[in-house]
Amino acid sequence: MLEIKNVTVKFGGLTAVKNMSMTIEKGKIHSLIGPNGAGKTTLFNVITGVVKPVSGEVIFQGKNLLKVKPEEIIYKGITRTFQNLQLFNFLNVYENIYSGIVHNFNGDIIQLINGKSKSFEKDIRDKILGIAELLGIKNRLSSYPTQLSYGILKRIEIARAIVSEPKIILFDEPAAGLNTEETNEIEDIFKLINKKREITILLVEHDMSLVMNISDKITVMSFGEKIAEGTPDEIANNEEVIKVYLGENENA
Ligand SMILES: Nc1ncnc2c1ncn2[C@@H]1O[C@H](COP(=O)(O)OP(=O)(O)OP(=O)(O)O)[C@@H](O)[C@H]1O
Repeated sequence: MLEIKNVTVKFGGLTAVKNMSMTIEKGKIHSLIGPNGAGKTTLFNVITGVVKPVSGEVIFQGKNLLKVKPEEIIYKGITRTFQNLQLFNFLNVYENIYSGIVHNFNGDIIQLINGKSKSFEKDIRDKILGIAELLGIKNRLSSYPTQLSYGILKRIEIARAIVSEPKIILFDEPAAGLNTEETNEIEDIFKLINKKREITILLVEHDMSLVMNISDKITVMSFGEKIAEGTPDEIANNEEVIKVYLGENENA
């Protein structure tokens, strides 16, 4: 579904990603892990067109994504979340989720503002209510972000990401800042959206128990390069991976 082929990214003299290749299969949950500075976020930025590689290709459903402008990536069925929450504090939860969907509107924007596109509005409302129900935030739709806990805000961000019905979502450290209970909830939500909405997931995450519980496949990066790839069991027993993570702990 999404193929990264021999991608190299340089920032001045620093090679942040080196000859990196990986394939994300349709319908799977694929995690990308590695120590700080390994190049994971840079690879996300390449997929979403924000960072241009010096060489390599990114192919999504047979098309070269590197030719697509970053603001048009969403039309291809790819959305992402960021390490820091990017919700609008002046919009309520319903409106925040809504903000993820307007991109898909093909009609006349003036018609939309005038409320003439009633069936479109109803479809959107039904969609938002369905997603809010799925993610357990239906009773929060009229609240504002500043009134809600961090765990709930994370769910709203996921709701906004899935409302445009993407084919794949890139999650950048979704469990960062969450407690164990909230992380477990996120785990359940990922399983739900992966199975019920058939959304493929690419996950960058430092929480190893989440990664091990949820992933069909794991790719490990270190210093910009892929050092291992396989199932959670294979990765947990891979000597090079263990070495990299032990080294990281020793340096911490
Ligand atoms: N815009 C940039 N300009 C210069 N260097 C950058 C830029 N973005 C990232 N880097 C460098 O590229 C390397 C890879 O960074 P990246 O953020 O992709 O790592 P990461 O694996 O996502 O790390 P983390 O887990 O800490 O988020 C690091 O050495 C980082 O300092």
